[in-house]
Amino acid sequence: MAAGKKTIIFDLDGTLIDSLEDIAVCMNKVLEELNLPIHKIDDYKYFVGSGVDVLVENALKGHSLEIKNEVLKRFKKEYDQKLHENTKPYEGIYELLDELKKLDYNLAVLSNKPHDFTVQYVDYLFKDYGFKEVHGQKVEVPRKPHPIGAIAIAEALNVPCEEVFFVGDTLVDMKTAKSANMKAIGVLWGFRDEKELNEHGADFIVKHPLDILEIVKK
Ligand SMILES: O=C(O)COP(=O)(O)O
Repeated sequence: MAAGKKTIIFDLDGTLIDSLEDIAVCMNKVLEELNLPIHKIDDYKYFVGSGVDVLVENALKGHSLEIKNEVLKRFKKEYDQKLHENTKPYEGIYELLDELKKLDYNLAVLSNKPHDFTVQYVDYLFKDYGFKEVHGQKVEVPRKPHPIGAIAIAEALNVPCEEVFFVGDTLVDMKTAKSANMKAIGVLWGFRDEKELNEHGADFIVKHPLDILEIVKK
């Protein structure tokens, strides 16, 4: 495939938006309602990243399928109401997106957050940036780190995978980027550390959103 327009796929939670507190508060509320042990907000940094089912598994550590399903149902309802309470883009994200918009790059989101919530967040916080492809977790599509979602975005935008930058904050994102044959940019303002990102294939590590510009403009 011929070289296409510069393209950047972003992860959502921990990369574009700081959603940890809303996720933790909602899950802890559900756990409390059911008389189950709650967790510290920081613990959720390790519970999030592989989708809502895994979040529930991590928050419960055991328990019957019936309880898991009940927690999942209540969490989704609670989170739907609190979606925008404390969640906001990380410092520097709007400045980065302003620059990328001026450069007319293709922008996309690929998240393991349920698809509806992902679309709602992008519409609410980033509607002016013209994200061309926005995908959350859909039941019929294998979630990250499976590369299918990332590859489908490259195909939809008519860009060779090896030219696409994939930006994320966890091993799940680095693995996704590498198995889709994309360039992996690991960010340090999200939920995990540099060691994890390096160990799972980060080609670049950035400390501030604007550092991404230097990498993608080359
Ligand atoms: O909600 C999750 O588990 C992960 O979401 P993310 O892929 O946007 O980090």
